[in-house]
Amino acid sequence: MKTVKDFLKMKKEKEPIAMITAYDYPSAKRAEEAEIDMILVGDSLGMVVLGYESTVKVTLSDMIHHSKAVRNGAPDTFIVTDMPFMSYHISREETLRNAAKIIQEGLADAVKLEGAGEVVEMISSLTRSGIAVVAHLGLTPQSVGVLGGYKVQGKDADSARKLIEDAKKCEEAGACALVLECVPRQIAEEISSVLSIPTIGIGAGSAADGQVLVYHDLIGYGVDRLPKFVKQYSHIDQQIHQALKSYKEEVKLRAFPELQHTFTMKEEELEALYGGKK
Ligand SMILES: Nc1nc(=O)c2c([nH]1)NC[C@@H]1CN(c3ccc(C(=O)N[C@@H](CCC(=O)O)C(=O)O)cc3)CN21
Ligand SMILES: CC(C)C(=O)C(=O)O
Ligand SMILES: [Mg+2]
Repeated sequence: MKTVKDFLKMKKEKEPIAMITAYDYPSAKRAEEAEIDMILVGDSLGMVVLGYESTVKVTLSDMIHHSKAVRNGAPDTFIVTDMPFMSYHISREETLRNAAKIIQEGLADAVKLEGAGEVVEMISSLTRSGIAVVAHLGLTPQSVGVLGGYKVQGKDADSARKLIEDAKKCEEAGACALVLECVPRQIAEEISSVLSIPTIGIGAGSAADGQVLVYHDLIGYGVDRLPKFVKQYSHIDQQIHQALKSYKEEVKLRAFPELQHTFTMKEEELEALYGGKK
């Protein structure tokens, strides 16, 4: 399994890191099979697989539940699991306890936390306790309430300067990587060049040290609205729709099941059963 050391080496050697989200056993299997470098069990699962309108309803037990399934599908891939809304803010103790559960029960290799400010101290506590931490700056969806929507962050000089300073603080606190979501590509490029740890971009341009996308977005599975930064590599929904329509039609026509899908009892057993009465 690739680990934090390998990701640092990849950055040094300018080999981009390919990361995708996965939320269950089959998606994790496909990701590992494709030799994806790193899997994110993102709290986006709240929106993508649970149907919530934001990530704030996602709980710690949701994250652990999905993380376990992903580990079963990807035993040899580095797994990062999101700490959910408000699970790393109340106190240092609670943050450590919650992260420990994600590692011990969810079987993740690292946790991811959104934001800087107070969160920087949590990154530091976790790292000093031996838990690998990925930081996440720019558009931080758990703060949608204060950001007022899913908008690009760091577009003006002041907010970009703050973003660059926050990125340095996350590295100093011990983060092993940094996700940059929805930031101008020039700022992602600057942050990637001033940090030693790898940056993983989503809507942050090609200069980041790696890229991450949501699994369902990239295969076109069950999502109706796509952010601008998504490239769809397939449209699986069309195939699913066709398959379900065909199944339904064939049931209505009694065209399914065919003999090959059924089990048949021997004639003599039927004879014994009914004794010629049928
Ligand atoms: N399916 C899915 N994909 C994601 O990438 C994703 C989620 N869900 N849920 C959690 C967060 C929320 N994310 C989002 C959601 C919407 C936009 C969006 O619509 N952005 C506008 C940009 C608006 C602007 O210009 O400021 C866009 O048009 O892309 C961006 C990120 C990223 N994450
Ligand atoms: C969009 C990525 C970075 C994420 O945090 C998630 O999938 O939850
Ligand atoms: Mg997330």
